[in-house]
Amino acid sequence: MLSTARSAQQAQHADDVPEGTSVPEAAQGTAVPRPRRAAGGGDDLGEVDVVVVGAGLAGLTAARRLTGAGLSVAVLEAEPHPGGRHATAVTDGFRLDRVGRLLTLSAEELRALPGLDGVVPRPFAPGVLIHSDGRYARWGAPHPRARRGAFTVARALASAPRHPAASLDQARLGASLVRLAATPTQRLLARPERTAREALSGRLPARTVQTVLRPLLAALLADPDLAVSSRRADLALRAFARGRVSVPEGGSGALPERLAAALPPGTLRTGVRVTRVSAARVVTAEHGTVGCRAVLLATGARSAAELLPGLRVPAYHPVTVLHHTAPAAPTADPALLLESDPGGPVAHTAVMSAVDPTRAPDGRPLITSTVLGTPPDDTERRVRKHLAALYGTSTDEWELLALHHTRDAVLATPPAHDPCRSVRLLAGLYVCGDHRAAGTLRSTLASGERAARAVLADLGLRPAAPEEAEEEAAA
Ligand SMILES: Cc1cc2nc3c(=O)[nH]c(=O)nc-3n(C[C@H](O)[C@H](O)[C@H](O)COP(=O)(O)OP(=O)(O)OC[C@H]3O[C@@H](n4cnc5c(N)ncnc54)[C@H](O)[C@@H]3O)c2cc1C
Repeated sequence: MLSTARSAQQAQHADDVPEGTSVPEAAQGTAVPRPRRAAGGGDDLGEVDVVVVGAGLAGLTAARRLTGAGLSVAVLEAEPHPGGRHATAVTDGFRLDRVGRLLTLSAEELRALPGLDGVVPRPFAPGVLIHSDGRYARWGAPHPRARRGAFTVARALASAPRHPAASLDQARLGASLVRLAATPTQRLLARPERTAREALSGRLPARTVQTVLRPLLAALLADPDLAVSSRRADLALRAFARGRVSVPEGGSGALPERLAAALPPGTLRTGVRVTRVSAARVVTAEHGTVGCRAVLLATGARSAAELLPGLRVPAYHPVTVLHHTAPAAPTADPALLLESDPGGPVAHTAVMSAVDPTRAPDGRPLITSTVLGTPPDDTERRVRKHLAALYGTSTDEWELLALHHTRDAVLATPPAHDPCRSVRLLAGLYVCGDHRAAGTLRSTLASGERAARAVLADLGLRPAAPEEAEEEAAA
C-alpha cells in the first residue's frame, strides 16, 4: 500500500515541478487501486500499474526494474522501434547508428550494468591516429614488444620512441595519463571543478591540448570547445588511458535491444505517441487513454518539457553522423582517426567494418564519420571531400548509406552540472533520462533505476529511501 506519509509528501524539488501539474489521486489520499491488468492488444491500451513514456535506455532500464517487481507496465514509444537516440537502423544489411557514441567501459564494467550482460565491446586499435598539419601520428599505441596489461595506452605514450619535435610533449602527456589511469573515481570527483580547457592547460602544454586532447575529448564527449567539466574530461581520459575505447558489437542499438528483449511480452508498445500526462492517466495521439498508478517520463529532456511545461531543458551538443560504403575499404586499420586541424567538418572517422565486422554485410566496407556542432549546408559534399584528404583516396565512388542529424545528441556537462537531479516530481509522476544524470552511460541507466525505485517506494513496494546520490551515478 502507498504510505499516507509518503503520499502527502510535497514534491522534493518544487522548482522542478511544472506549474499546473495535477496532483495524482494517490497523493490526494484516495485508495490505491489494485494492480491492473497489463495493456492488451488492439487500440485499447487498457490500464496498468505504471506507464513508462519512451523506450530509450533510461525508460527500458526503469521498465525492467518495475516489471521485475511484479508490476504491470506499459512502455509507450512514439517511434516504430525502441532505442531512442541509440537505435541502430538496418539498411541493406548495414547496421547504422544514429548518434554512434563511443563506449568507455571495459567488458566487465559493461557486464555489471543491469540488463546489459551479453553486450560485446569491439575495441579500436590501441591509441588513436591523429591527423595534424597534414601528417598522421599514432598516440598511445603500445610498442609491439611491450608487455600487455593494464594502462597499456598510457604506458605506451610514456615509453614510446618519440618524434623529436614532440618528444617532451609526448612524455609529459604519457606521464599525466599514467597517473590518471591509476586514480580512483572518488579522487577524480573530489578535484576542483573547472572547464576541461582551464584544467588541462594548467597541466600540459597548449600544443598537446590543442592537437591531441581537444580532438580526443571531442570524440569522447562531443565537446570540441572543451567547455565540459574537468571531472567528466578526467573520467573520459582515464578510460582512454586504460585502453577502453570501443563500440558495441552490432551498433549502439545492441544495448536497448537487449533491454527491450528482456521485458515481458506486450510491455513495449511502439508507434504510440503520448500527447498528455498526469499522474493517473496518459493520453496518446491515436490509441486512446491509459489509466495507471504512476507515470514515468523517459522521453529525453525536450519532449519531457513539452509534456510537462516547466521542466528545465539543459544544453545539448548536436551530432551528425554519416555512413558511407565504398568499392574498397580505404584502410584495414581499425583505428579511430581524429582530425586535429581546424576547418572540419569531420571531427572523427573510422572504418567501422574493420572495428566491428558485424555492422556490414558480406565483408563490405562501412566508413562512419562524425560532424560536431551545427553542420554546414552542403554537409555530405564537404564530408566526402574531407574524407578523401583524411584517407588519402578518392571518395567519388563512395555511396552515402545514411546521414543522421540529432540536435539534442549529447548532454552538455559544464562545471557545476548536477549529476543526480531528482527523478521524483511528486508521488505518481517521475522523470528520468540523461538530463537527470551525470553525462555518462552508467548514470543515464542509473537514472532509470532511481526512478523505478522511487515508484516502488511510493507504491509501498520497497522502503522509501532518500534519492541515492550514488557514486556510480556520477561516474
Ligand atoms: C555506446 C553508448 C555510449 C554512451 N556513452 C554515453 C556517455 O558517455 N555519456 C552519456 O551521457 N551518455 C552516454 N550514452 C547514453 C546516451 O548518450 C544517452 O544519454 C541516452 O541514450 C539517452 O537515453 P534516454 O532514454 O534518456 O533518451 P532517448 O534515447 O532520447 O529516448 C527517449 C525515447 O522517448 C521517445 N519519445 C519521446 N517523446 C515521446 C512521446 N511523446 N511519446 C512516446 N515516446 C516518446 C523517443 O522516441 C525515444 O525513443 C551512451 C549510449 C551508448 C549506446
